[in-house]
Amino acid sequence: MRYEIIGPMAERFDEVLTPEALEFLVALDSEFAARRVALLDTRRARRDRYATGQLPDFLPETAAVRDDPTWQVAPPAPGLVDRRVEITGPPDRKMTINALNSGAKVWLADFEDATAPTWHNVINGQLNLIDALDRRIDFTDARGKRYALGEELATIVVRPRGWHLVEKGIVVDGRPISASLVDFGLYLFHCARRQLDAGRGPYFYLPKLESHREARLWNDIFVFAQRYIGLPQGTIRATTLIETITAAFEMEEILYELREHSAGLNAGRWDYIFSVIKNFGQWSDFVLPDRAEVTMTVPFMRAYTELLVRTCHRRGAHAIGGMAAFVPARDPQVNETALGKVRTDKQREAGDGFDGSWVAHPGLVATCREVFDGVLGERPNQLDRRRDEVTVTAAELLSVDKTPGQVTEVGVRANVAVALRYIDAWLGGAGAVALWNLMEDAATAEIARCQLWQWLHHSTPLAGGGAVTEELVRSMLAEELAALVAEREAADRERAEQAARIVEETALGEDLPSFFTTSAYARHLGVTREPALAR
Ligand SMILES: CC(=O)SCCNC(=O)CCNC(=O)[C@H](O)C(C)(C)COP(=O)(O)OP(=O)(O)OC[C@H]1O[C@@H](n2cnc3c(N)ncnc32)[C@H](O)[C@@H]1OP(=O)(O)O
Ligand SMILES: O=CC(=O)O
Ligand SMILES: [Mg+2]
Repeated sequence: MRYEIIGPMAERFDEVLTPEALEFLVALDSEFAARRVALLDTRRARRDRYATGQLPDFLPETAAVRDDPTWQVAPPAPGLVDRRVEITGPPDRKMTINALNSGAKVWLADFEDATAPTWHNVINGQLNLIDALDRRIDFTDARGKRYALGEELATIVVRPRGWHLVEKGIVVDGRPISASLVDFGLYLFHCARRQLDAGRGPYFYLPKLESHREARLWNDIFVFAQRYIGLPQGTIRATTLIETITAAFEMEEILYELREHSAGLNAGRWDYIFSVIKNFGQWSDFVLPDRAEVTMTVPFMRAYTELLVRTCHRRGAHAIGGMAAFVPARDPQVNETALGKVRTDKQREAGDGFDGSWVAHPGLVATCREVFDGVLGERPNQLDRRRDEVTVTAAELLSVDKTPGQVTEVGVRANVAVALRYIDAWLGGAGAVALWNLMEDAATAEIARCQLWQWLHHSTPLAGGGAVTEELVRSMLAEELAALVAEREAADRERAEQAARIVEETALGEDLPSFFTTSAYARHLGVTREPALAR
């Protein structure tokens, strides 16, 4: 097989893109690329079936796995026993240091929702991970502020990009390679031994899975990769995000497929909401109210998290909570409200049996820790807390029509503004931004543009009278674009206009595209050079 590096070779990229690491990526690609493509076809077919009115259910063919009470996942690995606070964020140099020093037990180094997958971000992220493990990442910024690793550091868990994405910077036999394999493979190749030497291991978060067959693919990749690199089987550990409605019906099966490598499940609430709209958005009983009303206590979200904790603890697996989107604000009053909301969210999770939860910002670590300390005390987790009394039916997982709330003009405008400003930031290379004191990332932006599509598709009535119409959304988009452009230097205006066109294409069209990121990446996050290395 022939590979080419299409992305430009910036300073020190050769330390990541070594011939041996690239051989490993080619080996992964040759073994698994076809299975990935087949699973993506299965995703499309499943969505087509839902478009005809079929709904998901627990799978009859895997009932034996669910009914067998005897199997358990592997015991927690070193560095993953106590996960009461996990901070997430992109692996840029400064944030890597800040996250590792934050006091959180785990840092989710994110190539998915929080990273705009520019070639620079992808390869620099890998370099930063290597440098962090070698303790040579310290630097001083342009203002003279010094960043240095402290003594006690969070355990690193890497989240590769999802199966839907490719990496244009590396092509194999003329095709762009799977982005998941690039992020997983480069990190494993360079950092597995470094992690083991430090007394931890190569750990991953698996995003956006839609079925247990996708988990099986990951498990087979782990087995292959451990053999290739010479690591004992079971060294890799992976926490799977349950962040699609279809995966919610296969939680047991996902744990089972990965059981030797599993480190539990996480409730990825934002992509979960996105997935519900994407799969069932054309049905009127699945129309959701304003995004702010879709809280974790509405019936369909509650059913999902209850089932997740029950499933995990029955199998000895960690259940990790999700992301409250509030980030600290400079205004003390706004900040107090945000911290209060995060506290309430974490209290619900800790009370329900979750073993830990996510925060988006170092300023939230203490709040999350205090809440979980209050419930866990000296115990590292609450795996012993079985939730066998919980029963969740398929109808409850799908009870979207029981979500209270309305669609308001304020909610429509918020989605227009968030989709526009997030996509604009993403095109500029930032995968997570704070907008109006909320953390916005790829998952929340997907909700924003899908809700617009859904409301338009159903001409949804507005709380104050009238309905969501194309004219209304277009006029809001024009106003929000004008406001954004007015803040801009001339050079950046074109980017804002590009973002507006992406909103139009992905929210205002006849069909609802599966992800805005796939086509936007293909067209706009350019790899700008001709092949740089070839063999
Ligand atoms: C749906 C999901 O998947 S959730 C998971 C994916 N999303 C994420 O991971 C988002 C993570 N969070 C972030 O990226 C950031 O918090 C943002 C973009 C939302 C806000 O960042 P900023 O605008 O820099 O916030 P702010 O100015 O308050 O930051 C203060 C300091 O904290 C640091 N910081 C903020 N968030 C983080 C983080 N998640 N990790 C590490 N450091 C962070 C900033 O770098 C800054 O450092 P400095 O004082 O040394 O300059
Ligand atoms: O990845 C997390 C989510 O909420 O989406
Ligand atoms: Mg997500």
